Amino acid sequence: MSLLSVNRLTVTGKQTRIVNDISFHIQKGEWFALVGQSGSGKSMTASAIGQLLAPNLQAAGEIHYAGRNLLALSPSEMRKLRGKHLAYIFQDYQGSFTPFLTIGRHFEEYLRRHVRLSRSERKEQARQALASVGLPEEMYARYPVQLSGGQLQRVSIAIALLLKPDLLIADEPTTALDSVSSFKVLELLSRLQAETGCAILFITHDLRHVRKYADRIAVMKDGVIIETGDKDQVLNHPQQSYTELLIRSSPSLGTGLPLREGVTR
Ligand SMILES: Nc1ncnc2c1ncn2[C@@H]1O[C@H](COP(=O)(O)OP(=O)(O)OP(=O)(O)O)[C@@H](O)[C@H]1O
Repeated sequence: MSLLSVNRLTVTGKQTRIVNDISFHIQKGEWFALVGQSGSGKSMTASAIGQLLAPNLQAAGEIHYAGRNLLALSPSEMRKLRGKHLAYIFQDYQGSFTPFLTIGRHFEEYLRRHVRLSRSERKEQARQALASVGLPEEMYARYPVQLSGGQLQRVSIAIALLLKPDLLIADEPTTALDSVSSFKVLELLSRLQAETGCAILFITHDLRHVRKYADRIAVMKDGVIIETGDKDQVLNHPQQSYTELLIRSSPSLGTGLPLREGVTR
C-alpha cells in the first residue's frame, strides 16, 4: 500500500484552476520527484498535502495518508500530523526561522509542540540532530542571521527530521543555494533518507538532481501531471514532447536524445 495517495486533487483560486485533477502516489521510503517549469503548480500541490494553502485557495479531491484523508482533517488534527509524520523544508529557508530566536530555541519549540520531554532531553536531541547534519554544537546558541544559507538549510533539515517523519516534502530546497551548498544539502538528504527510511516528495525544476537521487518522477505542466514513471524510463524514454523539452533544456542532461518531430528547442 502507498504511503501517500493523491487522488484527483484540484486546487482552485477565485477565477483559476491552479492544479487540475492530478493523481499520484508515493511509496514508503522512496524519493519521488515532482518536476516542471515555474508556475506549473508543484508548490501548490505540496502545500495542499499539509493544508498549507493560502486562504484564498481551495483544495478538492482526496489525499490519503495512513488511511486518513488529509483534506478532511481539522486544522488541529493536521497540526498534530505535521512534524511528527509529515515534515516540510522550503526554498525560502530564511522564512522558516524567527530572527530573534536562537537555533537552539527553534529545536526546543519544535520538540515542545510535539513530544513530552524534559528540557535536558530536548537539548540533547537538538545537539544530536545538529551533529547529524554536520554542524558544530556552537550553532545551538547562534541566531539565524549568523549562519550561512547552506548551514540554515541544514538546520531546517535537522528540524524537519527530528521526529523521524515518514514523509518529507522538500520544495526546491536548494534553489536559493550555491552549487557547493546544494550538493552538500542533497547528499545530506540522501544519507538521512537511507538512515531514517523516510519517503521524500522532492519538488524541483533541476533534472540533474532528479537523475541522481529520485526513484520515480511525475512531470507537471499547467497544473496537470502529463507523465509519470520510473526515473530512468522518464528521463531516457520520455513519452511527452514537453518532457523531452525539459530534458533538453537541462544543462547536463540535454544530450544524446533524438529530438522528436514537433519539438522545438
Ligand atoms: N495565493 C494564490 N492565489 C492565486 N494564485 C496563486 C496563489 N499562489 C500561487 N498562485 C499561482 O499558482 C500557480 C502555480 O504556482 P506554484 O507556486 O505551485 O508553481 P510552481 O510549479 O511551484 O513554480 P515554482 O517552481 O516557480 O515554485 C502560479 O501561476 C501562481 O501564480
